[in-house]
Amino acid sequence: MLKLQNVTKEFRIGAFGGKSVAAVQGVSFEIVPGEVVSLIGESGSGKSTIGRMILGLNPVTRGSITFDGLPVKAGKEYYRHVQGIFQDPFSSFNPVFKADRVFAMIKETYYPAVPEAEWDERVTTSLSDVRLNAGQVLGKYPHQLSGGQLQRLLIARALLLDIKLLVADEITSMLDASTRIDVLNLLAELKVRGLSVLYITHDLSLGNYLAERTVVLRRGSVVEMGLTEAVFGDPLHPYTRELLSAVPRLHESWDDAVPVEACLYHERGASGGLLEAEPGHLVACARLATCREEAS
Ligand SMILES: Nc1ncnc2c1ncn2[C@@H]1O[C@H](COP(=O)(O)OP(=O)(O)OP(=O)(O)O)[C@@H](O)[C@H]1O
Repeated sequence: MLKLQNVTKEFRIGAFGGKSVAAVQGVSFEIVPGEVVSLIGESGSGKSTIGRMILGLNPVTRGSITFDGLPVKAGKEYYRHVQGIFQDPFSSFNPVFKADRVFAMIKETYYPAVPEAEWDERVTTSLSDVRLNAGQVLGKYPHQLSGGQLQRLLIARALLLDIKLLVADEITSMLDASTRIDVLNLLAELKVRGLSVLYITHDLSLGNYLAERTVVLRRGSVVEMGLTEAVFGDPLHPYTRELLSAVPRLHESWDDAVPVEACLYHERGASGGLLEAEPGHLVACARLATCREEAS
Protein backbone atom coordinates (compact mmCIF):
# COMPACT_ATOMS: atom_id res chain seq x y z
CA MET A 1 0.00 0.00 0.00
CA LEU A 2 2.58 2.58 1.11
CA LYS A 3 6.12 2.14 -0.12
CA LEU A 4 9.16 4.29 0.55
CA GLN A 5 12.14 3.52 -1.65
CA ASN A 6 15.51 5.02 -0.90
CA VAL A 7 13.95 8.28 0.22
CA THR A 8 16.25 11.22 0.91
CA LYS A 9 15.22 14.70 2.02
CA GLU A 10 17.63 17.59 1.98
CA PHE A 11 16.69 21.01 3.29
CA ARG A 12 18.37 24.17 2.06
CA ILE A 13 19.73 26.18 4.97
CA GLY A 14 21.91 29.21 5.54
CA ALA A 15 21.28 32.87 4.78
CA PHE A 16 20.94 32.34 1.03
CA GLY A 17 20.05 28.65 1.07
CA GLY A 18 23.60 27.88 -0.03
CA LYS A 19 24.02 24.89 2.29
CA SER A 20 21.89 21.84 2.71
CA VAL A 21 21.15 19.44 5.53
CA ALA A 22 20.10 15.84 4.94
CA ALA A 23 17.19 15.25 7.32
CA VAL A 24 16.40 11.82 5.85
CA GLN A 25 18.82 9.57 3.99
CA GLY A 26 18.05 6.51 1.90
CA VAL A 27 15.02 5.35 3.89
CA SER A 28 13.01 2.38 2.60
CA PHE A 29 10.09 0.60 4.25
CA GLU A 30 6.55 -0.46 3.48
CA ILE A 31 3.20 -0.45 5.24
CA VAL A 32 0.64 -3.04 4.20
CA PRO A 33 -3.14 -2.72 4.73
CA GLY A 34 -4.23 -3.06 8.34
CA GLU A 35 -0.72 -2.78 9.69
CA VAL A 36 0.58 -0.43 12.36
CA VAL A 37 4.23 0.51 11.91
CA SER A 38 5.96 2.59 14.50
CA LEU A 39 8.73 4.96 13.49
CA ILE A 40 10.93 5.65 16.46
CA GLY A 41 14.06 7.69 17.08
CA GLU A 42 15.29 10.58 19.13
CA SER A 43 14.40 14.20 18.47
CA GLY A 44 15.77 15.41 15.14
CA SER A 45 16.18 11.92 13.67
CA GLY A 46 13.86 12.75 10.76
CA LYS A 47 10.60 11.13 11.86
CA SER A 48 8.31 14.10 11.21
CA THR A 49 10.05 14.84 7.92
CA ILE A 50 9.17 11.32 6.77
CA GLY A 51 5.58 11.81 7.94
CA ARG A 52 5.33 15.11 6.08
CA MET A 53 6.71 13.61 2.87
CA ILE A 54 4.18 10.77 3.07
CA LEU A 55 1.47 13.40 3.47
CA GLY A 56 2.79 15.29 0.46
CA LEU A 57 3.59 18.34 2.62
CA ASN A 58 7.32 18.20 1.83
CA PRO A 59 8.64 17.09 -1.55
CA VAL A 60 11.09 14.19 -1.67
CA THR A 61 14.62 15.17 -2.76
CA ARG A 62 15.56 11.71 -4.06
CA GLY A 63 13.90 8.31 -4.06
CA SER A 64 10.17 7.67 -4.20
CA ILE A 65 7.07 7.32 -2.08
CA THR A 66 4.13 5.51 -3.62
CA PHE A 67 0.65 4.82 -2.30
CA ASP A 68 -1.22 1.97 -3.98
CA GLY A 69 1.45 2.04 -6.68
CA LEU A 70 1.11 5.74 -7.51
CA PRO A 71 3.46 8.57 -6.49
CA VAL A 72 2.20 10.65 -3.58
CA LYS A 73 0.26 13.60 -4.90
CA ALA A 74 -1.10 16.06 -2.37
CA GLY A 75 -4.70 16.86 -3.17
CA LYS A 76 -8.31 15.96 -2.63
CA GLU A 77 -8.11 12.37 -3.89
CA TYR A 78 -4.97 11.51 -1.95
CA TYR A 79 -6.33 12.96 1.30
CA ARG A 80 -9.48 10.92 0.89
CA HIS A 81 -7.31 7.90 1.76
CA VAL A 82 -4.36 9.32 3.68
CA GLN A 83 -4.70 11.66 6.63
CA GLY A 84 -2.29 13.07 9.17
CA ILE A 85 -2.73 13.98 12.81
CA PHE A 86 -0.05 15.86 14.69
CA GLN A 87 1.29 16.44 18.16
CA ASP A 88 -0.52 19.67 18.93
CA PRO A 89 -4.24 19.21 18.21
CA PHE A 90 -4.90 22.94 18.72
CA SER A 91 -2.76 23.75 15.66
CA SER A 92 -5.23 21.87 13.44
CA PHE A 93 -8.16 24.05 14.49
CA ASN A 94 -8.84 27.69 13.74
CA PRO A 95 -9.62 29.20 17.16
CA VAL A 96 -12.11 31.63 15.58
CA PHE A 97 -14.41 28.83 14.44
CA LYS A 98 -16.24 26.10 16.31
CA ALA A 99 -14.25 22.87 16.40
CA ASP A 100 -16.79 20.87 14.43
CA ARG A 101 -16.27 23.13 11.43
CA VAL A 102 -13.66 20.48 10.45
CA PHE A 103 -16.61 18.18 9.66
CA ALA A 104 -18.38 20.79 7.55
CA MET A 105 -15.21 21.24 5.52
CA ILE A 106 -15.09 17.49 4.81
CA LYS A 107 -18.70 17.61 3.67
CA GLU A 108 -18.14 20.62 1.40
CA THR A 109 -15.07 19.05 -0.20
CA TYR A 110 -16.01 15.40 -0.45
CA TYR A 111 -19.73 14.90 0.07
CA PRO A 112 -21.63 18.04 -1.05
CA ALA A 113 -24.57 15.96 -2.28
CA VAL A 114 -25.19 14.12 0.99
CA PRO A 115 -28.36 15.47 2.64
CA GLU A 116 -27.83 17.32 5.93
CA ALA A 117 -29.76 14.81 8.06
CA GLU A 118 -27.75 11.90 6.70
CA TRP A 119 -24.52 13.82 7.19
CA ASP A 120 -25.39 14.60 10.81
CA GLU A 121 -25.96 10.91 11.36
CA ARG A 122 -22.58 10.07 9.84
CA VAL A 123 -20.89 12.64 12.07
CA THR A 124 -22.61 11.27 15.17
CA THR A 125 -21.55 7.73 14.24
CA SER A 126 -17.94 8.70 13.66
CA LEU A 127 -17.92 10.60 16.96
CA SER A 128 -19.24 7.60 18.81
CA ASP A 129 -16.58 5.47 17.04
CA VAL A 130 -13.99 7.59 18.82
CA ARG A 131 -16.05 7.50 22.02
CA LEU A 132 -17.13 11.11 21.92
CA ASN A 133 -20.62 12.20 22.73
CA ALA A 134 -21.89 14.49 19.95
CA GLY A 135 -23.90 16.54 22.45
CA GLN A 136 -20.78 17.26 24.47
CA VAL A 137 -18.44 18.34 21.68
CA LEU A 138 -20.47 19.80 18.83
CA GLY A 139 -20.91 23.57 18.85
CA LYS A 140 -17.85 24.15 21.04
CA TYR A 141 -14.78 26.24 20.27
CA PRO A 142 -11.38 24.53 20.35
CA HIS A 143 -10.42 26.18 23.66
CA GLN A 144 -13.56 24.70 25.24
CA LEU A 145 -12.38 21.16 24.49
CA SER A 146 -9.48 19.17 25.93
CA GLY A 147 -6.43 18.07 23.92
CA GLY A 148 -7.68 14.47 24.03
CA GLN A 149 -11.13 15.47 22.78
CA LEU A 150 -9.60 17.47 19.94
CA GLN A 151 -7.34 14.57 18.90
CA ARG A 152 -10.39 12.31 18.85
CA LEU A 153 -12.33 14.87 16.81
CA LEU A 154 -9.53 14.76 14.26
CA ILE A 155 -9.62 10.96 14.18
CA ALA A 156 -13.42 11.13 13.78
CA ARG A 157 -12.94 13.54 10.89
CA ALA A 158 -10.54 11.08 9.24
CA LEU A 159 -13.09 8.28 9.70
CA LEU A 160 -15.65 10.24 7.68
CA LEU A 161 -13.39 9.74 4.69
CA ASP A 162 -12.50 6.49 2.99
CA ILE A 163 -9.29 6.49 4.93
CA LYS A 164 -6.70 3.75 4.49
CA LEU A 165 -3.63 5.22 6.17
CA LEU A 166 -3.31 7.48 9.16
CA VAL A 167 -0.01 9.23 9.81
CA ALA A 168 -0.05 9.82 13.57
CA ASP A 169 2.86 12.07 14.52
CA GLU A 170 3.42 12.13 18.29
CA ILE A 171 -0.32 12.38 18.72
CA THR A 172 -0.30 11.34 22.35
CA SER A 173 2.67 13.31 23.61
CA MET A 174 0.58 16.28 24.76
CA LEU A 175 -2.02 14.12 26.48
CA ASP A 176 -2.11 12.98 30.08
CA ALA A 177 -1.43 9.32 30.81
CA SER A 178 -5.02 8.07 30.96
CA THR A 179 -6.14 9.98 27.85
CA ARG A 180 -3.03 8.72 26.08
CA ILE A 181 -4.02 5.11 26.70
CA ASP A 182 -7.57 5.84 25.51
CA VAL A 183 -6.28 7.28 22.23
CA LEU A 184 -3.86 4.37 21.78
CA ASN A 185 -6.63 1.85 22.38
CA LEU A 186 -8.71 3.72 19.85
CA LEU A 187 -5.95 3.36 17.26
CA ALA A 188 -5.75 -0.36 18.11
CA GLU A 189 -9.49 -0.65 17.41
CA LEU A 190 -9.11 1.13 14.09
CA LYS A 191 -6.37 -1.31 13.16
CA VAL A 192 -8.79 -4.17 13.71
CA ARG A 193 -11.10 -2.44 11.23
CA GLY A 194 -8.36 -2.55 8.59
CA LEU A 195 -6.85 0.92 8.91
CA SER A 196 -3.06 1.22 8.56
CA VAL A 197 -1.21 3.56 10.87
CA LEU A 198 2.26 5.05 10.77
CA TYR A 199 2.78 5.76 14.43
CA ILE A 200 5.58 8.29 14.88
CA THR A 201 6.96 8.49 18.38
CA HIS A 202 10.09 8.91 20.44
CA ASP A 203 8.45 6.86 23.19
CA LEU A 204 9.38 3.23 22.70
CA SER A 205 6.84 1.83 25.09
CA LEU A 206 4.01 3.40 23.09
CA GLY A 207 5.40 2.04 19.82
CA ASN A 208 5.75 -1.39 21.37
CA TYR A 209 2.17 -1.29 22.62
CA LEU A 210 0.63 -0.75 19.22
CA ALA A 211 2.81 -1.72 16.30
CA GLU A 212 3.37 -4.98 14.46
CA ARG A 213 6.53 -3.62 12.97
CA THR A 214 9.07 -1.09 14.16
CA VAL A 215 11.45 1.10 12.19
CA VAL A 216 14.29 2.66 14.18
CA LEU A 217 15.66 5.88 12.78
CA ARG A 218 18.94 7.53 13.70
CA ARG A 219 20.21 10.76 12.15
CA GLY A 220 17.93 10.31 9.16
CA SER A 221 18.79 6.68 8.39
CA VAL A 222 17.14 3.43 9.35
CA VAL A 223 19.42 1.51 11.68
CA GLU A 224 17.09 -1.39 12.37
CA MET A 225 13.63 -2.59 11.46
CA GLY A 226 11.52 -5.68 11.75
CA LEU A 227 8.68 -7.23 13.69
CA THR A 228 8.26 -5.25 16.89
CA GLU A 229 8.79 -8.37 19.00
CA ALA A 230 12.09 -9.04 17.17
CA VAL A 231 13.35 -5.45 17.39
CA PHE A 232 12.35 -5.13 21.05
CA GLY A 233 13.14 -8.73 22.03
CA ASP A 234 16.43 -9.10 20.17
CA PRO A 235 17.69 -5.61 19.32
CA LEU A 236 20.71 -5.98 17.05
CA HIS A 237 21.88 -2.42 16.60
CA PRO A 238 23.60 -0.72 19.55
CA TYR A 239 21.49 2.38 19.03
CA THR A 240 18.31 0.33 19.41
CA ARG A 241 19.79 -1.25 22.52
CA GLU A 242 20.60 2.14 23.92
CA LEU A 243 17.12 3.41 23.15
CA LEU A 244 15.62 0.41 24.88
CA SER A 245 17.80 0.76 27.94
CA ALA A 246 17.78 4.55 28.01
CA VAL A 247 17.06 6.10 31.34
CA PRO A 248 17.43 9.80 32.00
CA ARG A 249 21.03 10.56 32.94
CA LEU A 250 21.48 13.89 34.58
CA HIS A 251 24.53 15.94 33.61
CA GLU A 252 25.12 13.74 30.57
CA SER A 253 24.29 14.77 27.04
CA TRP A 254 22.58 12.26 24.77
CA ASP A 255 25.62 12.03 22.46
CA ASP A 256 27.85 11.18 25.42
CA ALA A 257 25.36 8.64 26.63
CA VAL A 258 25.12 6.68 23.41
CA PRO A 259 28.44 4.97 22.69
CA VAL A 260 27.36 3.83 19.23
CA GLU A 261 30.66 4.49 17.51
CA ALA A 262 32.51 2.54 20.17
CA CYS A 263 30.63 -0.63 19.33
CA LEU A 264 31.92 -3.35 17.07
CA TYR A 265 28.88 -2.86 14.91
CA HIS A 266 29.53 -0.71 11.91
CA GLU A 267 26.86 1.47 10.53
CA ARG A 268 26.62 1.26 6.81
CA GLY A 269 25.01 4.65 6.41
CA ALA A 270 22.64 5.68 3.72
CA SER A 271 24.55 4.16 0.83
CA GLY A 272 25.33 0.80 2.42
CA GLY A 273 21.78 -0.27 3.18
CA LEU A 274 20.60 -2.84 5.66
CA LEU A 275 21.51 -6.48 6.25
CA GLU A 276 18.85 -9.10 6.86
CA ALA A 277 19.82 -10.70 10.15
CA GLU A 278 16.80 -13.00 10.10
CA PRO A 279 13.74 -12.99 7.85
CA GLY A 280 12.22 -9.51 7.98
CA HIS A 281 14.62 -8.24 10.66
CA LEU A 282 17.07 -5.78 9.13
CA VAL A 283 19.97 -3.97 10.71
CA ALA A 284 22.53 -1.42 9.54
CA CYS A 285 25.64 -3.36 10.41
CA ALA A 286 28.47 -4.33 8.13
CA ARG A 287 29.92 -6.90 10.51
CA LEU A 288 26.85 -8.59 11.91
CA ALA A 289 28.07 -12.18 11.52
CA THR A 290 31.48 -11.44 13.05
CA CYS A 291 29.96 -9.52 15.92
CA ARG A 292 27.53 -12.30 16.71
CA GLU A 293 30.35 -14.83 16.64
CA GLU A 294 32.43 -12.68 18.95
CA ALA A 295 29.51 -12.20 21.29
CA SER A 296 28.75 -15.93 21.57
N1 LIG B 1 12.06 23.05 7.07
C1 LIG B 1 13.26 22.67 7.52
N2 LIG B 1 14.37 23.35 7.16
C2 LIG B 1 15.59 22.98 7.58
N3 LIG B 1 15.81 21.91 8.38
C3 LIG B 1 14.74 21.19 8.76
C4 LIG B 1 13.41 21.53 8.37
N4 LIG B 1 12.55 20.62 8.90
C5 LIG B 1 13.32 19.78 9.62
N5 LIG B 1 14.63 20.10 9.54
C6 LIG B 1 15.76 19.41 10.17
O1 LIG B 1 15.68 18.05 9.81
C7 LIG B 1 16.06 17.22 10.91
C8 LIG B 1 14.95 16.25 11.21
O2 LIG B 1 13.83 16.95 11.73
P1 LIG B 1 12.46 16.23 12.12
O3 LIG B 1 11.52 17.28 12.60
O4 LIG B 1 12.03 15.39 10.99
O5 LIG B 1 12.93 15.30 13.32
P2 LIG B 1 12.04 14.46 14.35
O6 LIG B 1 12.71 13.15 14.50
O7 LIG B 1 10.62 14.46 13.93
O8 LIG B 1 12.22 15.31 15.67
P3 LIG B 1 11.15 15.61 16.87
O9 LIG B 1 10.91 14.29 17.55
O10 LIG B 1 11.88 16.59 17.72
O11 LIG B 1 9.92 16.18 16.22
C9 LIG B 1 16.39 18.14 12.05
O12 LIG B 1 17.79 18.34 12.07
C10 LIG B 1 15.67 19.42 11.69
O13 LIG B 1 16.33 20.54 12.22
